[in-house]
Amino acid sequence: MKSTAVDATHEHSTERAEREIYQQELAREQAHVDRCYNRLDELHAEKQQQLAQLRRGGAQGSLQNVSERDSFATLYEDRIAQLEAVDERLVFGRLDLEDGPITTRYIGRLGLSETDQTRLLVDWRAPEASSFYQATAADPLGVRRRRHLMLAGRKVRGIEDDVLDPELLNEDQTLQGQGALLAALTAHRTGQMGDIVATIQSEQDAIIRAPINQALVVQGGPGTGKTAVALHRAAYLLYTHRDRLENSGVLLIGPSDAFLHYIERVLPALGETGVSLRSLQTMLPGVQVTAEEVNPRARYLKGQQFMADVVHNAVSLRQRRIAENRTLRVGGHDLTLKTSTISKALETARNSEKPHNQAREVFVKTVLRRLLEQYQKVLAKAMPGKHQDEAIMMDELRNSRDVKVALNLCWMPLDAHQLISELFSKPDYLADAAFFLSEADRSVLLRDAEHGVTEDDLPLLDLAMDLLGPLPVRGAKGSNGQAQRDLENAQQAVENVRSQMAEMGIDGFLDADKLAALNSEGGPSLSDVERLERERQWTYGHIVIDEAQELSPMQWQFLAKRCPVKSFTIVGDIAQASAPASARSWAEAMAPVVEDRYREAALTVNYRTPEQIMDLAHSWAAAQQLPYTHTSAVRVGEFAPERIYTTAADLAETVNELVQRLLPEQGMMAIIVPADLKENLQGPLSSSFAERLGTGAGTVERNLVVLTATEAKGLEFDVVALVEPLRIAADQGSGDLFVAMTRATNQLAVISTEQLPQSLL
Ligand SMILES: Nc1ncnc2c1ncn2[C@@H]1O[C@H](COP(=O)(O)OP(=O)(O)OP(=O)(O)O)[C@@H](O)[C@H]1O
Repeated sequence: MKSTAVDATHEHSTERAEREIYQQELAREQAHVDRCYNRLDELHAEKQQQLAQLRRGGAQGSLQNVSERDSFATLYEDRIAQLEAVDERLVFGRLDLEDGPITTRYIGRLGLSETDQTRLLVDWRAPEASSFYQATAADPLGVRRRRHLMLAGRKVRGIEDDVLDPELLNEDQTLQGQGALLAALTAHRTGQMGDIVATIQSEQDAIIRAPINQALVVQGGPGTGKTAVALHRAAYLLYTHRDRLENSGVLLIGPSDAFLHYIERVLPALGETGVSLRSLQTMLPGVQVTAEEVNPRARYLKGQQFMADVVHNAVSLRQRRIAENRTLRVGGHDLTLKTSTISKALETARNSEKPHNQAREVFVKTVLRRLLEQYQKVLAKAMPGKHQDEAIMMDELRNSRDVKVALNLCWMPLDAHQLISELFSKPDYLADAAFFLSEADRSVLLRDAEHGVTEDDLPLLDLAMDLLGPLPVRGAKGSNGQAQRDLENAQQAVENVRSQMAEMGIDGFLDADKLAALNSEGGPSLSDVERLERERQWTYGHIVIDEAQELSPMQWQFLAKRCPVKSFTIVGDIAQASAPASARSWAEAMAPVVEDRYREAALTVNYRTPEQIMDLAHSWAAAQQLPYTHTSAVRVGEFAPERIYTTAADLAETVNELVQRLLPEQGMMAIIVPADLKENLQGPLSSSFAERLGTGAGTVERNLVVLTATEAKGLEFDVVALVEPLRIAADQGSGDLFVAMTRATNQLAVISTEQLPQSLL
């Protein structure tokens, strides 16, 4: 008895001592964190003051005009927003290093120094921070202790240590906790992705910091952090290669606008605003996707590389020979337009290698020159000795109706929309351009002339725009000169802004969107057509592509053109590919982009889905013989997956009851359904959970959503209810059901009116 009492007392005093040490450490860390926030506040105030001064029209360097001042104001505002965005969890790590001049280093969202240059905080992307993510007990890289600081607001709420030097284990100040990673993984989901900067794992870090000069393919199964890694890599590249990327920018391509909305807060929270987030749908300036390609075979065909030949043929077919000589009436005389003249002019124009609309000028000039020679001879014969004015004769030729008609019949100026619309609405034209396709395939491609533009049309339209070139503008001579001068002025304005940025203490970043805005608003105005064309021709310094397994060869070509230096980060899971024209291997996908010059890296650990749910998903995938990527779950969850049987008549009621029971107070729940059940289930749910129900992936701010499996791709939820899984698999494919199962971070329930197969039990 006595000894137990002594033990208990001892335990109490040890606990008390530990608590005290913990409190002391918290206070020490708080002091450093306070210094960092004070410095952040100072910088914020400084920028606001500079902005106010600028707005008052203060003398700032040699700002030339109002529009340049506005451009600077925007950059200051961006910098202020950037400083505000990093406020949350500004500091998250500390490294204690082996003896050296600096033994402690704090890691945070951005680098901060006191005015006397004392370093307060190291940017997580700086080389000095890399050991925070890479050091292990086996290879400590000079790190004795890695400390995670957990902040709530500006207060340090938790500390946790990874000790890499065994000597430190005996020191009192070493603190073990729940695990920063586990805490991050089990946190409630908000409907928008958060950053993982405090807990990046070493296989992820190696990808994030990989060299820029390559096409890097990151293959990983569900929940392995592909999206997170892609975003952090974009931020890392901008930080490390700012000089190189500043002139061109970084583009991130996501599968849909809903997905972009889901990830849009991550980069600002990492202090980066210089990345354009786009879906392919919005990549062609001035072109809106207004229709969907419903036929999977049409989607497949439009994605194949041979469609490039079809578009080339469609253009060539609009450069026509004539079958026989034609008589043309000019100035009251008959001239003969010979078949050979047209054939030779076609050849000369094509050899100019200019786009169709520009090569047309070569064609027209060549034909007119020939006709002029003939006209001179005819006039000399008809009116011997009379002076012939070449300029007047040329005008007569140009203005002759017969000549105009003949030239246009052979080589008409063309617009890309018109070309693509005619290609798919005129059976004979399509038959000629796509002669190598079967009649059945061609009939799948045919549609009304009024049909809207689909996403699968975009690469074809883009290619048509390249092959055709801009349409000539009326009175082009004068306006072209002006446009060129405008362009030069606009470029000069951008250069002025750029060169003064450093001088004025703005480390902002000009990306494609901002440059376009500067050109159209700040700089002298370009015409709309020219501006859109410049935007279309924009090339990026680096492109990050998420869910890349879905892209077709034509889409790859479209993107490859936008990064001539071939610097790509490509993330996806080739086994999840479900689009009709997507590739079956990375080698196949990469062929039109870089042939075999790409590097493949793998992510293997699932950070999202608990083990019990992954086991079920794997069991389904194996039974369906899906080519899935096996991942090991990093944690075991609290709940086993549930199965609930019901009848068609009771389905809505059963779903309602489940939501009643599982809808988390905080966090997100998704009901994933076959497309045709969506409306049926939404009705009853909205009467019971009106305030909390969102529809479609665009409304993931609400904490209950009803989605199809396709809409749920790339997203994640605390609780997922899969309604009629066998119908989802039948309608959308077994692969999509597998992906839908892996969306849950905590709980999964399956509701079915049919007996479930063994693989789902
Ligand atoms: N190192 C990490 N620390 C904390 N959370 C992480 C880490 N890595 C990944 N996660 C979390 O795991 C979840 C899955 O990550 P992400 O969405 O990037 O995976 P994914 O591979 O793109 O998934 P999928 O292909 O299934 O959509 C996210 O909530 C992400 O924040």
